[in-house]
Amino acid sequence: MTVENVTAHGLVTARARLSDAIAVKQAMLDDGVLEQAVAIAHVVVAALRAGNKIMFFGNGGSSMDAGHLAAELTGRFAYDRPGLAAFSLSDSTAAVTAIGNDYSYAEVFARQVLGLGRPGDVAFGLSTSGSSANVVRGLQAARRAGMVTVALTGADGRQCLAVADHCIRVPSSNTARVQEACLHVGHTICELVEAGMFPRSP
Ligand SMILES: O=C(CO)[C@@H](O)[C@H](O)[C@H](O)[C@H](O)COP(=O)(O)O
Repeated sequence: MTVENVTAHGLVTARARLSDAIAVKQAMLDDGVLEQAVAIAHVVVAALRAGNKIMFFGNGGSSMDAGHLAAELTGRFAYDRPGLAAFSLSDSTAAVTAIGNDYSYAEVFARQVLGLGRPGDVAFGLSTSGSSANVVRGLQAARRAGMVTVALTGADGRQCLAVADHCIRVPSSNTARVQEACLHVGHTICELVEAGMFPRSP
C-alpha cells in the first residue's frame, strides 16, 4: 500500500468516526441526556451552596476527564469567579498506587471516598463500560457514606446504574465515542454549575 493509499484510507476512516461522533451527539439530544444533566447540575449547586464538595474518579481516559472536570470547577469554566470545592481521586498517584498495591485495585476509589467523603458531598464515577469494579465500588462507598452518587457511562452502564442516584448513559458502546460524549456532558454540567453558583447579569 502506498503512502497515498494509506492517507486516503485514513481519511475515509476518520470521516466515518466523525459521522459516528455526530450521530452519538444527535442521539443525546433526542434521549433526554441534557435534561438529566440539568438535574445533576441542580444537585451539584445545592451541595456546593451547603458547603459540600464534589469528587470525580475514573480509569484511563476517564481518569484524565475526572481531573479535567474537577479543574473546570476549582479553576474556571467560562468566566472569572471564586474557585469551587472539587477534586479528582484519580489524580493522586500516591494514593492510587498505595491502595492498589496494599489492598486491591478495586479499592482505589472506595477507600479514598470513605476517607474524604462526607454526607451531602457528590461523587461522580466515570466509566465507559459502566462495569469497572473500582468505579462501581467507589460509587457504592459514596452511597454508604451518605453522598449523592452520579455515574457517567456508555450505553451498557447497568452496574453503575444500580449504585447511582443519577446515571447518564450516553448512547454508544465505543470507548472513544463514550469518552467524548461523557466529556461533553461533564462540560455542560460545569457550565450550568458555574452559572448557578455565580450568575452574571444579562
Ligand atoms: O482511554 C482509553 C482508550 O480510549 C483507555 O485507557 C480506557 O480509558 C481504559 O481502557 C479504561 O480502563 C476503561 O475503563 P472504563 O472506562 O470502562 O471504566
